[in-house]
Amino acid sequence: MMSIDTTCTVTGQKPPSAADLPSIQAAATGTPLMTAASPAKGAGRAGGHTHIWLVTGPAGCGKTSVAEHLANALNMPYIEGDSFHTPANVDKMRSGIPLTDADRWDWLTALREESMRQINEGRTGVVLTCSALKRKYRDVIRVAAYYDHHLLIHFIYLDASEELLLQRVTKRQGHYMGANMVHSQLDILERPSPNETDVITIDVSRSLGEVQQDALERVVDMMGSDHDNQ
Ligand SMILES: Nc1ncnc2c1ncn2[C@@H]1O[C@H](COP(=O)(O)OP(=O)(O)OP(=O)(O)O)[C@@H](O)[C@H]1O
Ligand SMILES: O=C(O)[C@H](O)[C@@H](O)[C@H](O)[C@H](O)CO
Repeated sequence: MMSIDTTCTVTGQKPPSAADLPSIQAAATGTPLMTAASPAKGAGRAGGHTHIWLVTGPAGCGKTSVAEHLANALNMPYIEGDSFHTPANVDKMRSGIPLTDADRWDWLTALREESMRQINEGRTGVVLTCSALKRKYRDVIRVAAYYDHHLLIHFIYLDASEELLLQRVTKRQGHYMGANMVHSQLDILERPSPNETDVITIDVSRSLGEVQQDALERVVDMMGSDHDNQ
């Protein structure tokens, strides 16, 4: 198991700047976002903002699969939330005991701090996975914008039925989170409410390729409109 300070950078390359958006957009949709005749308005960072893209949802919804794809396509560092759980938390989950609020507070704060640390090092954005099952957990991450007014936080909620989650977790090999934990995740899940306007909901009942493509298009669209609004 990885330690609390382990951060997974998928590409190890530089994050994208505003100037990179056209090629990401082209890759995602086949439609260029900007042309040579409409150059980037913000220097370096898209729209002058930095971004945390938080991929959320219960165990087995596809957070890792989607986040890795986004991080690769956007050339952003990928922070795997599961790697930041303490050994005690992992032991609990492996034994089939759901985590409590108290087990999660320090973990959520560590994820927020690691995201901010990487952004403070000059990253345009990071892609983070975190179940973020309750509104108050999402609010812990939202506090990052209080510290940094240029930072935008976006949640990508991967929506799946219990049946689908069970299927996917059962099929998966060698993971501490067993199918016996799925119900407890849904028991406490607070699906994002309409007033959480920083959430994109994605139906993950489709193939992984379709889900990844949809997520990437939505992210690129949002970065594009943020850029255009500057
Ligand atoms: N859209 C999809 N279609 C089919 N299989 C999928 C899809 N998305 C993910 N999977 C598969 O489902 C399993 C769970 O996916 P993944 O590990 O990405 O979920 P997760 O949300 O990160 O899980 P956890 O929170 O438990 O770590 C994996 O075996 C993955 O390959
Ligand atoms: O909040 C939680 O209960 C945990 O984050 C879990 O969701 C697991 O870490 C994750 O699903 C790994 O399988």
